[in-house]
Amino acid sequence: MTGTPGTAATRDGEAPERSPPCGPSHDLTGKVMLLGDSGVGKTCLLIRFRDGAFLSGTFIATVGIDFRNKVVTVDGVRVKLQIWDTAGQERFRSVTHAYYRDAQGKGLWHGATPQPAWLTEIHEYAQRDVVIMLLGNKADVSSERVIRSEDGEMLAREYGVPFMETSAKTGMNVELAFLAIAKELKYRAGRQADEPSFQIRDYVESQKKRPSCCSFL
Ligand SMILES: Nc1nc2c(ncn2[C@@H]2O[C@H](COP(=O)(O)OP(=O)(O)OP(=O)(O)O)[C@@H](O)[C@H]2O)c(=O)[nH]1
Repeated sequence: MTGTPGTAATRDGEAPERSPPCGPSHDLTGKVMLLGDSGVGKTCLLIRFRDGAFLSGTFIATVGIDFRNKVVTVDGVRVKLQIWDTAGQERFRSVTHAYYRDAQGKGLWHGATPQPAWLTEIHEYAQRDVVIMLLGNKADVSSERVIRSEDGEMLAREYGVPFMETSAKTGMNVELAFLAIAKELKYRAGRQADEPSFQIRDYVESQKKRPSCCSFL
């Protein structure tokens, strides 16, 4: 998937940023960034979530940064996720850093050994209260699933962030990853008096599926 560095306002096929006559299409907006090494599957995860499809075949690295919107409904609230897909290649790092500050949610998509370097970068460039989630992608391929569950769990515990294994190919946990961030953003945006507190790590733990559950897909 190719991208256009720095363009955020218009894209083919994206709804314009204006309310339809019957009212706004969403109640709140959150910006989410996908970070991780080149080739771990960030673009594929976004396409799986947004369009329900898997991009197989030739790998085309993202150039700079690209974005897609999707509105999800969590607990009756429509949350528009503006999801930024960043290039994993080192040479685009200065372009992507410029976008860190604006994002409320960050997904770290790993298909490689867990790299605390990405977490360090987030702490350096992002908002202090950013929501972070650590993901081990390509859970459908045991040989390519380089991030071992235990390593991912350990790193996630160390940084106090949720961890789960995903597969853009089978769709395993993809919806859950984005919905969990949407839920957290909705919770932060305005908690009702009678609403129980929301803990994203507990939520992810209670909902996530293990790779073994997809062995027949
Ligand atoms: N088997 C399998 N292959 C995947 C999965 N996700 C991505 N791939 C493959 O991995 C390759 C890289 O995927 P991309 O989504 O383009 O990777 P990326 O992280 O966006 O890479 P950059 O744009 O360079 O940062 C592609 O050939 C995909 O088909 C997955 O969950 N399972």
